[in-house]
Amino acid sequence: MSKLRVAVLGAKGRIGSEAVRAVEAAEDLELVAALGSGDRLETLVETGARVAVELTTPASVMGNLDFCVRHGIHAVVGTTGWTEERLAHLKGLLDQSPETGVLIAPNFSIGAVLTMKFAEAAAPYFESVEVVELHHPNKVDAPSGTATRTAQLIAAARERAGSAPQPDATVTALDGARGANVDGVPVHAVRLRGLLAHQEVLLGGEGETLTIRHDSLHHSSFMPGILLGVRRIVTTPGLTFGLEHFLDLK
Ligand SMILES: NC(=O)C1=CN([C@@H]2O[C@H](COP(=O)(O)OP(=O)(O)OC[C@H]3O[C@@H](n4cnc5c(N)ncnc54)[C@H](O)[C@@H]3O)[C@@H](O)[C@H]2O)C=CC1
Ligand SMILES: O=C(O)C1=N[C@H](C(=O)O)C[C@H](O)C1
Repeated sequence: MSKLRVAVLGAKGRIGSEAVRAVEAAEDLELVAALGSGDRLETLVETGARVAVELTTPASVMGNLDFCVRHGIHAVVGTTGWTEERLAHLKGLLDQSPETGVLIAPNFSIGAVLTMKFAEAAAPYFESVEVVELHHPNKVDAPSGTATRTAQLIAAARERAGSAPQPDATVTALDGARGANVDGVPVHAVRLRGLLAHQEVLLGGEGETLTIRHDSLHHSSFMPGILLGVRRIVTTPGLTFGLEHFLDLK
């Protein structure tokens, strides 16, 4: 059987270089292009790439996806920076190319996906919930895409359950001291040398707390999710947001 032809965008980056190795090591995949900043996107067409793994920067991702979708190249996207406006623009592009699929995964690691699921399930049962994400200091954005998504899922679960607003009597705080407000959920970002990608969801009720913590200790934690996305996106047209849609989670 012929191998699935895959390109990596952001191939010299922290996660992109790991993805290059993972695609090269997969027997059913063939790495046909490994592009860095300034490289020609036409290479994707010339090399017959069917899937592009997009691991660049929030500033580059939209242009790259625009090219991929217009050329019918499926994409598996880990890059952060997603807003409602960007998603709407991407959906508009996909409407013009109905056989093309794009997976955007805020996090490719199974533990992070489960953290989001568990936090969503637990959130209505506690009065208070806050998210703390902790990353290496070279990360360009804050809060992380994972933390933003986690907070959105928590907020939606609480709204569905009719939860009351969170208790918070703090009236005097230095700007930023209570974190960013994502749909009513405080999100705090730590940048610390020695860390990679970590997240805690802190939940509090009367007389008890629950902490859900996930640690990515190496970029290899993201590779099974990326490879799963690559294999599945070729038969999943349209926009898929979140790796959980490709996992059999109950
Ligand atoms: N969804 C997930 O599971 C994960 C997502 N990420 C996200 O992936 C992105 C990249 O993260 P890192 O690898 O840590 O950053 P990085 O800065 O190490 O790598 C980004 C690379 O993309 C290159 N680049 C920039 N514009 C480009 C373009 N137009 N075409 C090709 N290459 C281009 C840069 O030169 C750089 O080598 C970030 O948004 C990060 O948050 C990172 C880890 C896991
Ligand atoms: O920049 C990173 O490193 C990571 N980015 C993603 C995010 O912003 O959620 C995923 C993971 O946290 C690693």
